[in-house]
Amino acid sequence: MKQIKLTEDEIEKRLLHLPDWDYFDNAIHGEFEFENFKDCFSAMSRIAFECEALNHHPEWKNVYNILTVSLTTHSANGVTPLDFKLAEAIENIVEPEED
Ligand SMILES: C[C@H](O)[C@H](O)[C@H]1CNC2=NC(N)=NC(=O)C2=N1
Repeated sequence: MKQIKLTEDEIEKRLLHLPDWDYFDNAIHGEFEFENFKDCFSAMSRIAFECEALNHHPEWKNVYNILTVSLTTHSANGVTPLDFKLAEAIENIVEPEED
């Protein structure tokens, strides 16, 4: 489905629900810290399946227990609702809700 680039106001509004994420350089960025490399890489594997399911892929970097993720939609040359969908899926993996 064609994704429409969000305005800066729309991005900032959506980011209120995602406190771990920031907007700059035409992308949204999150940084996550884990206990160790194994936990970090395990989360990355789970995120990779979500990316495939959404057909949307991050620019990301891992250094030991730190994962940094940048999301933008190349085809729209900016941030779209699909980036937020993936950011929310990532949140659910790295910070599952307690019940
Ligand atoms: C052909 C395929 O649908 C496209 O290349 C997809 C794949 N993953 C993608 N990922 C991201 N982040 N942006 C895109 O525009 C994009 N396009």
